[in-house]
Amino acid sequence: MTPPMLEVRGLTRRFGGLAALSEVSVRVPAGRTLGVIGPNGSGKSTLINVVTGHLKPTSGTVLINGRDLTGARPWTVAKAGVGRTFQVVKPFRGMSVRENVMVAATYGAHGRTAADAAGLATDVLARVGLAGQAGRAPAELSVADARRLELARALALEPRLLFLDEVLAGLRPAEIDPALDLIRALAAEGVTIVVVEHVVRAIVEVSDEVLVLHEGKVLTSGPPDRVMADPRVIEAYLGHRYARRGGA
Ligand SMILES: Nc1ncnc2c1ncn2[C@@H]1O[C@H](COP(=O)(O)OP(=O)(O)OP(=O)(O)O)[C@@H](O)[C@H]1O
Repeated sequence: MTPPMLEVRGLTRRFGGLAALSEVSVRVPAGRTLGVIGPNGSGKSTLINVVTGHLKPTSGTVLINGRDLTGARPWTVAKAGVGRTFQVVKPFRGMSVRENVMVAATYGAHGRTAADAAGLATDVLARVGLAGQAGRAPAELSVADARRLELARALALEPRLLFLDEVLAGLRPAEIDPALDLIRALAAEGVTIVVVEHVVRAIVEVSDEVLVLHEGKVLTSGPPDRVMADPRVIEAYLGHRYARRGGA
C-alpha cells in the first residue's frame, strides 16, 4: 500500500512549560491538500518547523512518504522532496531575485547543473509572476513580491510535499485568486500541499481536508465545509478573528 506523503504521529513540542504542539497526529495522502487553521499561537508554524527540521520535536514521529524523518535536519528533509515557505521572508540579500531562485534550484533533490537551474528559475519566476523583477535585489520588492519570491524559492526545489506558511498575507484581494489558482495547479500536478492560512475562504477553496489547531492540540479535522460549520471552530477560531477585527 502506498504510504501517505506526510504522516505525523503524536507530535509534541514544548518551549519550557508551554506545549506549542501537543500530541498532534495527521495524515496527508499523496496529491492531496491539507489546510491548517487556528488562532494566533495555536501551533501552526511550529508544526511546519518540526516537520521540516527547523525545530526538533519533544516527542512523536514524522514520516515523509513512509520514511522516518523525525528530528532530521532541514537539508535532509529538503533532499527528501520537501519545500517550504517562511512566514518571515529570508532571501539572500546580496543576490538578485533570480539568483535566489537559482540557488534553491541547485539545492533541490534533483542535483541540477547550473544551466538546468537557470532554466528552472526562469520557469518558476514566470509562474509566480516575478519574471519582470528577476534582476532586482530582494530588498527592493514589495511585501507581496517578497512572498512570491519565497514561493518561487520553494518551487525551485520541485517539491513533492510543499508547506505554505501564510503565503497570502500582504496580498491585495485581487492578487489572492491568482495565488489560489497556482496552488490548485500545483495540486493538479500531484504536489502534496500543506497550507497554513488565516484567509478562511482560501483554505476552503483549495483544501481537501482541514485541520484545526487550538492551543497546540487538534480541535478537529475533516472536509472544509464540515469543519467550518463546527460550532467549536467558530468559537475557537472565527470568533477570535471576528473579535480581533472589531466584529467585522
Ligand atoms: N522559538 C520559540 N520559543 C518560545 N516559544 C515559542 C517559539 N516558537 C513558538 N513559540 C510559542 O509557541 C506557540 C505556538 O506558536 P506558533 O508560531 O506555532 O503559532 P501559530 O499558530 O503559527 O501562530 P500565528 O498564527 O501567529 O503565526 C505560541 O505560544 C508561541 O509564542
